[in-house]
Amino acid sequence: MVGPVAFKDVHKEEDDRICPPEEYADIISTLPSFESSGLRVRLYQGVWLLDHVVPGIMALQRRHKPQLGDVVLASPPKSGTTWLKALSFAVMGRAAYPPSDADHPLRRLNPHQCVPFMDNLFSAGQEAKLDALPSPRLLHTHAHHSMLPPSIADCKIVFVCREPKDMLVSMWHFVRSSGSSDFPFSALFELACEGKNPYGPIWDHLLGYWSVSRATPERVLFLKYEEMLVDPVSTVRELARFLGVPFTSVEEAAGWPADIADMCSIDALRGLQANKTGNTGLFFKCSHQSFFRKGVAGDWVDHMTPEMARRIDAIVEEKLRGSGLTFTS
Ligand SMILES: Nc1ncnc2c1ncn2[C@@H]1O[C@H](COP(=O)(O)OS(=O)(=O)O)[C@@H](OP(=O)(O)O)[C@H]1O
Repeated sequence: MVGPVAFKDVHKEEDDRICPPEEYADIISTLPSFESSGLRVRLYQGVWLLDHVVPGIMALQRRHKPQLGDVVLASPPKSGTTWLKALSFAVMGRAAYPPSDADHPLRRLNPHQCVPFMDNLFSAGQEAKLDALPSPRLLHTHAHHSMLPPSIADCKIVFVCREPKDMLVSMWHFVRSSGSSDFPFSALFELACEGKNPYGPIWDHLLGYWSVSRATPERVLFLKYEEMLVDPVSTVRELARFLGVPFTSVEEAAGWPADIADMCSIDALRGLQANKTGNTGLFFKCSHQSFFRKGVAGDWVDHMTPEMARRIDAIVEEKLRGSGLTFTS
């Protein structure tokens, strides 16, 4: 059994802001960029990133210091990150924090405080906080696999993704709740069709982790949000097996896989004070509610016309063709 994992509140209230380091400003200013409804997006290493994200990824690539046993969670934004953070934290930390523990960190901290978002910490010049975390560390990135430094690419990685239409809808709600209330969904949709949404192209993000998981399944566990929704308890067991800490017969008999799934359900998390107010641990202002909005599959029907759905489905299908990766919606 592994020891307690990183759960410290590595973020303090006064850190709840973005302060990008100046050191890459010269390089960043030369990157192709465009602005859409007030959002500036730049092309870095083939990936379209929001302006403030670029320095964090660059610093991560240059300065990340690996530790033996690091586990990295990876995801496109709005694809189940928060859920995966909670589940992985609960699974890896269960020796120190049994799921029944009334004082469990996940009952008093936001999942983003339990599992730090590396890109943001680097962006804020606060990566030293990563060194202070207890081992084995549980870390998160939104970077494409192609951008990861070898120090991360060699870790065990758990990647979660989501049916692209639902991911876009969730992203749009998030962008709006973060202050861009006049950002039309159609603008994000058009960007996504061109591969220019934040962290796009979506298909490159997916295929990067997909191909490594197919080649080396012991290194990358590839999860789909929709499959997690259907059977969260199996996901908990799969995570435990992949992370090298399968549930013992005693833990199974005690019902721990189901208890962990229940503790990390959207209803359980949404109801907690830590997930309603206070620090999200993410260095930017955003509504807590947007992390625990609906949590369902198929919400795109309320935001896209059938024609829009057919269009983006066709693009994604064409890009994923031959890979073996498919989505049903
Ligand atoms: N526990 C749990 N179970 C199921 N679904 C959940 C859970 N927690 C968060 N969510 C839903 O995930 C969406 C947010 O995505 P992310 O967590 O990836 O956002 S972020 O990238 O960390 O900002 C967002 O989806 P939408 O409701 O469609 O917007 C959340 O509701």
